Amino acid sequence: MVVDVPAEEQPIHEQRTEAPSVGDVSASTGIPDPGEPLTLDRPRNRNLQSSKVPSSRLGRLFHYGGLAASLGYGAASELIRRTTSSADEHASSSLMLTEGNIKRLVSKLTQMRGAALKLGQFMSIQDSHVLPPEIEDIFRRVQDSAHYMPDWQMEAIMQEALGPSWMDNFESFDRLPFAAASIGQVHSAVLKASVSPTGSPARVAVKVQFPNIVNSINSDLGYVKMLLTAGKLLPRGLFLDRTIQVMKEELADECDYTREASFARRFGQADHLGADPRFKIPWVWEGSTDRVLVMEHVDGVSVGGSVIDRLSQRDRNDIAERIIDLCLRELFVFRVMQTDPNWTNFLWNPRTRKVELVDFGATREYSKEFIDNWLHLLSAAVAEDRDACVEWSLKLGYLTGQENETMLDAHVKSMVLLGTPFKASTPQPFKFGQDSTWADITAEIRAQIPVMLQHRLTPPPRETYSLNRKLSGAFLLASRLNASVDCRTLWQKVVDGYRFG
Ligand SMILES: Nc1ncnc2c1ncn2[C@@H]1O[C@H](COP(=O)(O)OP(=O)(O)OP(=O)(O)O)[C@@H](O)[C@H]1O
Repeated sequence: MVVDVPAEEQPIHEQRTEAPSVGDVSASTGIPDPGEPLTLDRPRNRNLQSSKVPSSRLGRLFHYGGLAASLGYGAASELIRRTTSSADEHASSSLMLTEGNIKRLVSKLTQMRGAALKLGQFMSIQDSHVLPPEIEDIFRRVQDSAHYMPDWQMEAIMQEALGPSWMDNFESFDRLPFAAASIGQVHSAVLKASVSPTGSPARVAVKVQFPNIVNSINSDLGYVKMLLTAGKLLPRGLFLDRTIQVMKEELADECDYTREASFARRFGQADHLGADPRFKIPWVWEGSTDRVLVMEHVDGVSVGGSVIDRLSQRDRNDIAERIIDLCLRELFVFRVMQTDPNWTNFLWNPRTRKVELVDFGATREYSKEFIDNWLHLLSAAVAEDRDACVEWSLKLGYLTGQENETMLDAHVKSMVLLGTPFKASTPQPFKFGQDSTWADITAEIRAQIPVMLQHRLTPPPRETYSLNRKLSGAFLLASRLNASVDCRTLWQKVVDGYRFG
């Protein structure tokens, strides 16, 4: 059975000709128009399409069931093709991973959104280059395409969240979203002066959550896991069960926009980033709900986008330094971290020269005890002290004490490599980007991963999933910016100011 594409599915560009280009912020930022709308330049939004999000349990089951059947059909056709073609007889790749099946999987995961799309994001950042290239390709393609709800579905959610006269709060509301993400879509609107926190009409970004996402997390992740394990697509040492469990918890948190609003407010306070002239945190409208989040609209462009390449080296160094510094302060000063390092969550505003931060849904708090231990471990890595690295890894639960020497070597080596930018002996400013020391280090860390996947006896501690994702994401961003950053000074500053216990 091949799954039908819903009748209401429609490429966004057909509608976009009518709609104002809300994504084009070149006028307000003064950045030259690179020839395409800036917002859509963000990687994940290249293929926005409108399609109904299946919200009933039966509807979702039908979609996944149809997908499994069509993948099976694809695998059977591939088997027939291979057995009739001698050249392919000894091909080692899984039968499930034919181009046709990959396309089916991408299209279905994109349409189901929610957990499925999040899994794609999570795995592609979390375990980059751990997964077989075909799987990485699937997740990359899922990330690069996104769907949005048809107008009637968005209207129903707005009515439920803000009441039937929800439009009374807005002077204008662009019914076509300018961004579609894993669990919601974002509209541009203007709040009326009477309800605006500024006392005058205010441009806002309105994030509207897809229907029934919260209830579908468990079953969706179960289906996705079934599809991945049925094809024996993933390495065993990935501890997929733990990964999925952590994702479930993270996703459940992210579906609560009230939680996101409270973290955004916290980051906006003076003792966090409110008084820091390098950053801008959008305010949150008090009428926001757990499913509809209304925030001040910020005008910057994604620091990973093509526009950034036109910035001076000095600006790129400066932006990367802010992001790495923020990462260290979130960990060792605030003990609260926004853990989604997606480029689209860091926006550079050349007019105000601030880094604008959006998406506090993936914010986590860490206990003092965990951060104490983690700082001990990272300090041991920076000092290249093997015994201390093992000791603190045991305390944190990274190791069980039963590991063989091969695993211990690979684990310590990867930690020491991660600490290289902060080492006293590393020449500063530290160069990220292509053909840099960092590129060599990344290659060396990657080389340790298959060893660890083979010999790892226990899944990494829960906290480290989000923490490592953010740290490696920050370094990746610095590489994307081709930046040089004095990481040692940043490190020294937080370590000197840290009080253990
Ligand atoms: N306040 C804002 N001003 C301008 N653009 C915004 C704002 N908030 C969000 N956006 C845009 O909408 C996109 C999606 O928002 P956000 O990342 O908060 O959603 P999400 O559902 O948490 O996405 P994901 O989990 O996939 O990162 C952002 O990457 C950004 O492009």
